[in-house]
Amino acid sequence: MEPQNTSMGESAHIIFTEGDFYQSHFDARVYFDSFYASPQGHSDEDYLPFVLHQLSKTFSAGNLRGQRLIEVGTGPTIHSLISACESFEEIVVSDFTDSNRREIEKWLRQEEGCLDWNPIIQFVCELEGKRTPGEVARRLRATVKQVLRCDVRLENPFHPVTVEPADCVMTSLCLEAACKDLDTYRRAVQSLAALVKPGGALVIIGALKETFYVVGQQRFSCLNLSQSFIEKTLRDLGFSIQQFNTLPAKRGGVNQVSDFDAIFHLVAQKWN
Ligand SMILES: C[S@@+](CC[C@H](N)C(=O)[O-])C[C@H]1O[C@@H](n2cnc3c(N)ncnc32)[C@H](O)[C@@H]1O
Repeated sequence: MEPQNTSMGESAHIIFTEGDFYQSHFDARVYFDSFYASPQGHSDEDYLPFVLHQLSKTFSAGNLRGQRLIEVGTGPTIHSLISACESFEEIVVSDFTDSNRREIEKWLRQEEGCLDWNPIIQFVCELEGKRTPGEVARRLRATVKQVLRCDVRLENPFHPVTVEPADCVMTSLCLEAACKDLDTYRRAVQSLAALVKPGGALVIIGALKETFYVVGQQRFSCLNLSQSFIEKTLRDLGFSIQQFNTLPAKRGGVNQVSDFDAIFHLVAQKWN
Protein backbone atom coordinates (compact mmCIF):
# COMPACT_ATOMS: atom_id res chain seq x y z
CA MET A 1 0.00 0.00 0.00
CA GLU A 2 1.50 3.35 -1.00
CA PRO A 3 0.93 6.48 1.09
CA GLN A 4 -0.60 8.81 -1.47
CA ASN A 5 -3.56 10.94 -2.27
CA THR A 6 -6.24 8.37 -2.83
CA SER A 7 -9.31 9.20 -4.78
CA MET A 8 -12.39 8.15 -2.79
CA GLY A 9 -15.33 9.55 -4.68
CA GLU A 10 -15.49 13.27 -3.92
CA SER A 11 -12.89 13.21 -1.14
CA ALA A 12 -9.22 12.30 -1.03
CA HIS A 13 -7.19 11.28 1.98
CA ILE A 14 -3.58 10.56 2.75
CA ILE A 15 -2.73 7.15 4.18
CA PHE A 16 -0.55 7.38 7.29
CA THR A 17 2.58 5.19 7.01
CA GLU A 18 2.35 2.88 10.04
CA GLY A 19 4.42 -0.08 11.30
CA ASP A 20 3.85 -2.49 8.40
CA PHE A 21 4.86 0.18 5.94
CA TYR A 22 8.14 0.60 7.87
CA GLN A 23 8.70 -3.13 7.75
CA SER A 24 8.54 -3.13 3.94
CA HIS A 25 9.81 0.37 3.01
CA PHE A 26 12.20 1.72 5.67
CA ASP A 27 15.80 1.39 4.47
CA ALA A 28 18.06 1.41 7.54
CA ARG A 29 21.21 2.09 5.55
CA VAL A 30 19.76 4.97 3.54
CA TYR A 31 18.40 6.42 6.81
CA PHE A 32 21.84 6.19 8.41
CA ASP A 33 23.59 7.69 5.36
CA SER A 34 21.08 10.57 5.20
CA PHE A 35 20.97 11.55 8.87
CA TYR A 36 23.80 9.93 10.85
CA ALA A 37 26.86 9.59 8.60
CA SER A 38 28.54 12.54 10.32
CA PRO A 39 27.99 14.50 13.59
CA GLN A 40 26.54 17.38 11.56
CA GLY A 41 23.70 15.13 10.39
CA HIS A 42 21.71 16.11 7.30
CA SER A 43 22.81 19.45 5.81
CA ASP A 44 19.21 20.78 5.74
CA GLU A 45 18.89 20.40 9.54
CA ASP A 46 20.69 21.16 12.82
CA TYR A 47 18.95 18.21 14.47
CA LEU A 48 21.86 15.89 15.27
CA PRO A 49 24.34 18.24 17.04
CA PHE A 50 21.43 19.63 19.09
CA VAL A 51 20.30 16.18 20.18
CA LEU A 52 23.82 14.96 21.00
CA HIS A 53 24.42 18.07 23.14
CA GLN A 54 21.09 17.68 24.96
CA LEU A 55 21.63 14.00 25.71
CA SER A 56 25.14 14.70 26.91
CA LYS A 57 23.85 17.34 29.35
CA THR A 58 21.00 15.09 30.49
CA PHE A 59 23.15 12.10 31.35
CA SER A 60 26.28 13.97 32.53
CA ALA A 61 24.30 15.76 35.23
CA GLY A 62 24.43 12.54 37.28
CA ASN A 63 20.87 12.49 38.65
CA LEU A 64 19.48 10.30 35.87
CA ARG A 65 20.98 6.88 36.50
CA GLY A 66 20.00 3.41 37.66
CA GLN A 67 19.80 -0.27 36.81
CA ARG A 68 17.94 -0.25 33.50
CA LEU A 69 17.24 2.01 30.54
CA ILE A 70 14.73 1.00 27.85
CA GLU A 71 14.74 2.65 24.44
CA VAL A 72 11.65 2.29 22.28
CA GLY A 73 11.76 2.71 18.49
CA THR A 74 15.56 2.74 18.37
CA GLY A 75 15.62 2.21 14.62
CA PRO A 76 19.08 1.20 13.37
CA THR A 77 20.73 3.83 15.60
CA ILE A 78 22.86 3.93 18.76
CA HIS A 79 23.65 7.68 18.95
CA SER A 80 21.05 8.23 21.71
CA LEU A 81 22.84 5.76 24.00
CA ILE A 82 26.39 7.15 23.81
CA SER A 83 26.00 9.52 26.75
CA ALA A 84 23.49 7.33 28.60
CA CYS A 85 25.45 4.07 28.67
CA GLU A 86 27.69 5.07 31.61
CA SER A 87 24.66 5.70 33.83
CA PHE A 88 22.90 2.32 33.52
CA GLU A 89 23.90 -1.29 34.10
CA GLU A 90 21.59 -2.67 31.45
CA ILE A 91 20.04 -1.24 28.28
CA VAL A 92 17.14 -2.71 26.30
CA VAL A 93 16.68 -1.41 22.76
CA SER A 94 13.74 -2.12 20.48
CA ASP A 95 12.13 -1.45 17.13
CA PHE A 96 9.20 -2.60 15.01
CA THR A 97 11.30 -3.27 11.93
CA ASP A 98 13.38 -6.46 11.53
CA SER A 99 16.04 -4.79 9.37
CA ASN A 100 16.59 -2.02 11.94
CA ARG A 101 17.06 -4.50 14.76
CA ARG A 102 19.43 -6.51 12.54
CA GLU A 103 21.60 -3.41 11.96
CA ILE A 104 21.85 -2.83 15.71
CA GLU A 105 22.78 -6.47 16.29
CA LYS A 106 25.42 -6.26 13.57
CA TRP A 107 26.98 -3.23 15.27
CA LEU A 108 26.84 -4.88 18.69
CA ARG A 109 28.63 -7.96 17.32
CA GLN A 110 31.09 -5.85 15.30
CA GLU A 111 30.11 -7.75 12.18
CA GLU A 112 31.73 -6.85 8.91
CA GLY A 113 29.87 -4.08 7.11
CA CYS A 114 28.08 -2.81 10.21
CA LEU A 115 27.13 0.87 10.39
CA ASP A 116 30.05 3.13 11.26
CA TRP A 117 29.13 5.10 14.39
CA ASN A 118 32.75 6.11 15.11
CA PRO A 119 32.44 9.75 13.91
CA ILE A 120 29.41 10.29 16.16
CA ILE A 121 30.98 8.52 19.14
CA GLN A 122 34.12 10.61 18.66
CA PHE A 123 32.08 13.82 18.57
CA VAL A 124 30.38 12.97 21.88
CA CYS A 125 33.71 12.01 23.45
CA GLU A 126 35.20 15.38 22.46
CA LEU A 127 32.12 17.12 23.83
CA GLU A 128 32.35 15.35 27.18
CA GLY A 129 36.15 15.11 27.47
CA LYS A 130 35.95 12.05 29.72
CA ARG A 131 36.09 8.84 27.71
CA THR A 132 37.82 7.54 24.58
CA PRO A 133 35.73 6.30 21.61
CA GLY A 134 37.05 2.79 22.25
CA GLU A 135 35.86 2.86 25.87
CA VAL A 136 32.42 4.11 24.83
CA ALA A 137 31.97 1.44 22.16
CA ARG A 138 33.04 -1.31 24.58
CA ARG A 139 30.74 -0.02 27.34
CA LEU A 140 27.80 0.29 24.98
CA ARG A 141 28.29 -3.17 23.52
CA ALA A 142 28.50 -4.64 27.03
CA THR A 143 25.48 -2.75 28.36
CA VAL A 144 22.92 -3.44 25.63
CA LYS A 145 21.50 -6.76 26.84
CA GLN A 146 18.40 -7.12 24.65
CA VAL A 147 17.25 -6.07 21.18
CA LEU A 148 13.49 -6.58 21.16
CA ARG A 149 10.68 -6.29 18.67
CA CYS A 150 8.24 -3.62 19.76
CA ASP A 151 5.03 -1.96 18.70
CA VAL A 152 4.28 1.24 20.59
CA ARG A 153 0.60 0.93 19.65
CA LEU A 154 0.25 -2.03 22.03
CA GLU A 155 -0.45 -1.76 25.75
CA ASN A 156 2.66 -3.91 26.26
CA PRO A 157 4.90 -2.73 23.39
CA PHE A 158 7.09 -5.85 23.73
CA HIS A 159 4.26 -8.41 23.67
CA PRO A 160 4.66 -11.36 24.23
CA VAL A 161 7.86 -10.46 26.13
CA THR A 162 7.53 -8.71 29.49
CA VAL A 163 10.12 -6.13 30.47
CA GLU A 164 10.32 -4.98 34.09
CA PRO A 165 9.86 -1.22 34.63
CA ALA A 166 13.03 0.80 34.20
CA ASP A 167 14.71 3.82 35.76
CA CYS A 168 14.64 5.56 32.42
CA VAL A 169 12.59 5.08 29.25
CA MET A 170 13.73 6.92 26.16
CA THR A 171 12.34 7.33 22.67
CA SER A 172 13.57 9.41 19.74
CA LEU A 173 11.60 10.40 16.64
CA CYS A 174 9.47 7.29 16.93
CA LEU A 175 6.10 8.26 18.38
CA GLU A 176 5.22 10.89 15.77
CA ALA A 177 6.18 8.36 13.08
CA ALA A 178 4.30 5.44 14.62
CA CYS A 179 1.05 7.08 15.78
CA LYS A 180 -1.50 8.08 13.17
CA ASP A 181 -3.59 10.31 15.44
CA LEU A 182 -3.47 12.08 18.80
CA ASP A 183 -5.42 9.35 20.60
CA THR A 184 -2.94 6.72 19.45
CA TYR A 185 -0.09 9.01 20.54
CA ARG A 186 -1.65 9.49 23.98
CA ARG A 187 -2.07 5.73 24.41
CA ALA A 188 1.52 5.08 23.26
CA VAL A 189 2.87 7.57 25.81
CA GLN A 190 0.73 5.83 28.43
CA SER A 191 2.32 2.48 27.52
CA LEU A 192 5.79 4.00 27.82
CA ALA A 193 4.83 5.66 31.11
CA ALA A 194 3.88 2.25 32.52
CA LEU A 195 7.43 1.06 31.78
CA VAL A 196 8.92 3.81 33.99
CA LYS A 197 9.53 3.00 37.67
CA PRO A 198 8.05 5.43 40.20
CA GLY A 199 10.59 8.26 40.50
CA GLY A 200 12.10 7.31 37.12
CA ALA A 201 12.29 9.42 33.99
CA LEU A 202 10.96 9.53 30.47
CA VAL A 203 13.24 11.16 27.88
CA ILE A 204 11.57 12.02 24.58
CA ILE A 205 13.16 13.48 21.46
CA GLY A 206 10.76 14.46 18.73
CA ALA A 207 9.63 17.00 16.19
CA LEU A 208 6.91 19.66 16.50
CA LYS A 209 4.45 20.36 13.68
CA GLU A 210 6.05 17.76 11.43
CA THR A 211 3.85 16.10 8.80
CA PHE A 212 6.45 14.12 6.80
CA TYR A 213 10.09 13.15 6.45
CA VAL A 214 11.97 11.53 3.60
CA VAL A 215 14.41 8.62 3.60
CA GLY A 216 16.02 8.44 0.14
CA GLN A 217 13.05 8.60 -2.23
CA GLN A 218 10.57 7.32 0.35
CA ARG A 219 8.26 9.66 2.21
CA PHE A 220 6.97 8.78 5.70
CA SER A 221 4.07 10.40 7.54
CA CYS A 222 4.38 12.21 10.85
CA LEU A 223 1.78 13.19 13.40
CA ASN A 224 1.52 16.97 13.76
CA LEU A 225 2.31 17.61 17.45
CA SER A 226 2.29 20.74 19.58
CA GLN A 227 4.31 21.35 22.74
CA SER A 228 1.16 22.03 24.77
CA PHE A 229 -0.41 18.69 23.75
CA ILE A 230 2.73 16.75 24.69
CA GLU A 231 3.03 18.55 28.03
CA LYS A 232 -0.64 17.95 28.89
CA THR A 233 -0.36 14.27 27.93
CA LEU A 234 2.57 13.82 30.31
CA ARG A 235 1.03 15.79 33.19
CA ASP A 236 -2.21 13.80 32.91
CA LEU A 237 -0.12 10.64 33.32
CA GLY A 238 1.48 11.90 36.54
CA PHE A 239 4.76 13.24 35.17
CA SER A 240 6.42 16.55 36.00
CA ILE A 241 8.26 18.07 33.07
CA GLN A 242 11.74 18.99 34.14
CA GLN A 243 13.06 20.20 30.80
CA PHE A 244 11.47 20.94 27.44
CA ASN A 245 14.20 22.18 25.12
CA THR A 246 13.45 23.15 21.54
CA LEU A 247 15.53 23.98 18.49
CA PRO A 248 13.64 25.85 15.75
CA ALA A 249 14.14 24.63 12.17
CA LYS A 250 16.95 26.45 10.35
CA ARG A 251 15.73 30.01 9.70
CA GLY A 252 15.25 30.78 6.04
CA GLY A 253 16.61 27.37 5.14
CA VAL A 254 14.91 25.01 2.73
CA ASN A 255 14.45 21.61 4.29
CA GLN A 256 13.85 19.05 1.54
CA VAL A 257 13.75 16.07 3.89
CA SER A 258 11.20 17.18 6.48
CA ASP A 259 8.85 20.02 7.43
CA PHE A 260 9.11 20.27 11.24
CA ASP A 261 8.89 23.64 13.01
CA ALA A 262 11.23 22.55 15.78
CA ILE A 263 13.03 19.60 17.32
CA PHE A 264 12.41 18.99 21.02
CA HIS A 265 14.14 17.12 23.82
CA LEU A 266 12.26 16.65 27.06
CA VAL A 267 12.89 15.04 30.41
CA ALA A 268 9.88 14.19 32.56
CA GLN A 269 9.86 12.55 35.99
CA LYS A 270 7.22 10.11 37.17
CA TRP A 271 5.69 10.86 40.54
CA ASN A 272 5.79 8.01 43.05
C1 LIG B 1 12.37 8.24 12.25
S1 LIG B 1 12.80 6.64 12.79
C2 LIG B 1 13.62 7.01 14.33
C3 LIG B 1 14.76 6.07 14.60
C4 LIG B 1 15.70 6.49 15.74
N1 LIG B 1 15.06 6.35 17.03
C5 LIG B 1 16.23 7.88 15.57
O1 LIG B 1 16.14 8.69 16.50
O2 LIG B 1 16.80 8.17 14.52
C6 LIG B 1 11.23 6.00 13.29
C7 LIG B 1 11.34 4.62 13.85
O3 LIG B 1 10.08 4.23 14.39
C8 LIG B 1 9.91 2.85 14.15
N2 LIG B 1 8.48 2.52 14.23
C9 LIG B 1 7.49 2.79 13.35
N3 LIG B 1 6.32 2.32 13.80
C10 LIG B 1 6.57 1.74 15.00
C11 LIG B 1 5.76 1.09 15.96
N4 LIG B 1 4.44 0.93 15.78
N5 LIG B 1 6.35 0.63 17.09
C12 LIG B 1 7.67 0.80 17.29
N6 LIG B 1 8.49 1.41 16.42
C13 LIG B 1 7.95 1.88 15.28
C14 LIG B 1 10.49 2.64 12.77
O4 LIG B 1 10.80 1.30 12.49
C15 LIG B 1 11.71 3.56 12.83
O5 LIG B 1 12.83 2.86 13.28
